Amino acid sequence: METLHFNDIYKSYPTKHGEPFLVLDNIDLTIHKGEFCTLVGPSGCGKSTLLKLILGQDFATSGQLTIKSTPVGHPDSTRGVVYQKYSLYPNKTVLQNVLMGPYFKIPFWKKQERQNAKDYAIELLTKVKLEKHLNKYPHELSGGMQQRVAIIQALITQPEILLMDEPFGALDPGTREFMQTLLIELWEKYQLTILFVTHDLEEACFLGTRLLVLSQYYTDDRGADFQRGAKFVVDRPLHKEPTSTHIKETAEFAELVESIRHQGFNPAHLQHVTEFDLSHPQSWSTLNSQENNSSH
Ligand SMILES: Nc1ncnc2c1ncn2[C@@H]1O[C@H](COP(=O)(O)OP(=O)(O)OP(=O)(O)O)[C@@H](O)[C@H]1O
Repeated sequence: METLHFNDIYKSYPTKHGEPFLVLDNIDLTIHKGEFCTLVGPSGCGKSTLLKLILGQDFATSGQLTIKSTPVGHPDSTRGVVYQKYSLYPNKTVLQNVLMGPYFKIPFWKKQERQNAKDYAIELLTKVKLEKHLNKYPHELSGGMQQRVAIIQALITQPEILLMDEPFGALDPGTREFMQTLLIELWEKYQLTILFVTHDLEEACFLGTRLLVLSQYYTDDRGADFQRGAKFVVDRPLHKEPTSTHIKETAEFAELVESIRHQGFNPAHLQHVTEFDLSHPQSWSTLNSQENNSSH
């Protein structure tokens, strides 16, 4: 089932010098329910801009962006988000932080509904091993524990898509690996749809079922002096069975990470858009070639 759909999305920002600055250049993307998409790309390519459009914090210059066929509007519970830091309210306990979203929607006199939300919050917090810390404040928790609360805070409203912007970027390597396996467990158990931004190619290749590289470093048929924004230059399936972190130590995994390192990350080496790995069955190139074949 289609969850998120970008159709011919362009995003540019105004500049003081008149010419708008093009960031996202004709983005087409469909994400289906249950996909775990990891998104990487060179600094400044527009990853945060893309997330802001999905969240409804900013709007596309042109094109259509829909969630379950409904145009994206202002931020609401259809999208959950986890940032690297500062997702939690410092003066609220773990449980209070998680219940802020549900309690905002359930009036205080609907006691049974509030109780159900509380039970569900405790169930989720138990799943991430925080049942003994429900009444602690964020400053009493480690970085990994805080991020577990932030994930549950985003999950409790059962969003259509969970957006994660470098959520493990500030964690030490051991905690990071623990959080990676925990996230895969949550994704499987709750059949989540995730779009996960990271700067870490190893993390991207390990976590996802689908890898996306957004990049401004490519050429196409528009000529040398054409102003280009970023496109998805890589869109490929990832097979991450088994989910054990030992897979990261295999030669195949190292090869995969190494091959991605060359795709769209080097401004001195510009490939044509058609030379990249766009082998995912839902990538725009695959869909275009299917359309062309069926029209012959
Ligand atoms: N509000 C804005 N006004 C003007 N330009 C902006 C605005 N927001 C972002 N930009 C520019 O758009 C481009 C993309 O920025 P964005 O933050 O989306 O990139 P990013 O891929 O998330 O970068 P990083 O990996 O470094 O976090 C950058 O050149 C940035 O300077």
